[in-house]
Amino acid sequence: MFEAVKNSEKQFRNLVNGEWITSMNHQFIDIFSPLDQRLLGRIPAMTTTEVDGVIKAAKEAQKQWKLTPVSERATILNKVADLLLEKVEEIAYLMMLEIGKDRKSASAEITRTADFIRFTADSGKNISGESISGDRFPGFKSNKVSVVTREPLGVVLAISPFNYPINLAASKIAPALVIGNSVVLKPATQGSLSGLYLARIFQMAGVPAGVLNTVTGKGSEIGDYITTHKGIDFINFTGSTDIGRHISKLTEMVPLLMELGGKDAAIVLEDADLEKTADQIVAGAYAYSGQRCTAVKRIIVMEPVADILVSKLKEKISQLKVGNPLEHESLDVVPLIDERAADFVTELIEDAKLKGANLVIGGARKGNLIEPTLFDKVTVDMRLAWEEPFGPVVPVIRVKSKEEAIAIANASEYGLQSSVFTENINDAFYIANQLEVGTVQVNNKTERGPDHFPFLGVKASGIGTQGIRYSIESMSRPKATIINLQR
Ligand SMILES: NC(=O)C1=CN([C@@H]2O[C@H](COP(=O)(O)OP(=O)(O)OC[C@H]3O[C@@H](n4cnc5c(N)ncnc54)[C@H](OP(=O)(O)O)[C@@H]3O)[C@@H](O)[C@H]2O)C=CC1
Ligand SMILES: O=C(O)[C@H](O)COP(=O)(O)O
Repeated sequence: MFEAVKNSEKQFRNLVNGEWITSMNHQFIDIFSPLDQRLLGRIPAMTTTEVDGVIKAAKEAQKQWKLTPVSERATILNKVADLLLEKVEEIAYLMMLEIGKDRKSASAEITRTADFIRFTADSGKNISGESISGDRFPGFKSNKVSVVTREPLGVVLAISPFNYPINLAASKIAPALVIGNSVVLKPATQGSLSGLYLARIFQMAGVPAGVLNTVTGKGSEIGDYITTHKGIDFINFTGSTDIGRHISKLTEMVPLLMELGGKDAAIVLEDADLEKTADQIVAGAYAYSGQRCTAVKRIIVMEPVADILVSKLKEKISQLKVGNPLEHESLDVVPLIDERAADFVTELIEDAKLKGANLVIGGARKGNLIEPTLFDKVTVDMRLAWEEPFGPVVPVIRVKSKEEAIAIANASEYGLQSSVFTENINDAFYIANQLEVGTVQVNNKTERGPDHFPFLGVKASGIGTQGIRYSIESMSRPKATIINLQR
């Protein structure tokens, strides 16, 4: 099935107008495994001329695709879900090699994606317009009726990050397609191989030529060209805040849906069930080494219960499974995506040590593998209090009141999610109502799913809302046709 995607020299190809094409100018980028540095493949560094061809194909194909009945589009998506499940082991193995995710988590990502796609197919069939009578507004009568339908936007540019190369690509592609857009997928360079396999699955399921296309190449080289291309009608981006800001400064009059960085806080009150809270925090903070936008990235705890919480956290962190996914099927903490990422986490650890934080556990590094690390008594002058490590290191910040917890939580530039742990629903709502975030989790770790819930970040964490129905609505617009009856 995947033979079309690459040749025997491990040269991968891009899906353009239904064909798998190699690099025109023979420029390739080598993709190495973060686990053992083996060469996994070589992806085309596409030229601007090639990008023009891709967008032209997408524009042309969309004209017919939007006329294809929704039920047919949904049938194709359901087939994508079937094929994903058929190929789960092969794709999970590739993901493990390419982004270092343990196989159990990679398989779970694929299964979740299949569920996401099926739900999207159903939701697409149930998106409906409305008819509005004019007489609701003063001065108008019921002979004026607005028939409102939902129209696709055209060509959607989907830019995905490395950490969920299947799910965060498919969760852009499927909602875009079901409502009648065509898509150009630009996967993260480290993650492209998985992204290209995914595109092959959409093609095998029957997505017509040109309706889904791929562009590979370094974002720093072709990113500006593609995001400012006149043929792009919508950009759906997930990645770091820096790149998101850069894109939003460059683009003009193109709607954006952006899911960016985060510094999700777990706020722990005196009356919280500390055993359960510690379980949730540890699972939320360290899974996939904290390389998740929704990872718990700081713990803000009331002073009187801080000692007990920290000792429970320490005990649970010491039980995490740490290692190389090549050797273990299921792990919590794995090597980070590359050396630069590990260097950045090390800098934050060193800064916290230098400024006097208490190292509770961890701190050691072997190559890109950083032990799960917890610092207590982190203060607001430390980088770890504010910066997103995208790695397995978490600060505990002790506070004296709910107001102080809220102030510190809101002082972050980010606003993705927060958790509040308490047995008192009034306190939970008191705090939740004041937190400047997209979602507040009460007595649960921060997390994206279930995927039909709205998922959004405020402040530097994003623009717009994802979540199955929300994504479909974001990538479509109302179209009003007004009937003016004579009587
Ligand atoms: N809020 C959310 O839902 C999520 C947010 N994230 C955030 O993503 C970050 C980690 O992911 P990571 O992949 O490292 O993020 P990056 O921002 O480095 O990259 C994201 C994507 O943007 C591309 N890109 C880079 N430069 C440009 C450019 N100038 N124009 C257009 N595209 C460009 C990258 O391509 P290339 O790889 O070729 O550079 C990649 O496809 C973290 O900050 C994390 O919080 C991650 C997941 C979910
Ligand atoms: O990329 C991410 O970090 C995801 O959006 C988080 O998803 P999760 O909360 O399901 O891990």
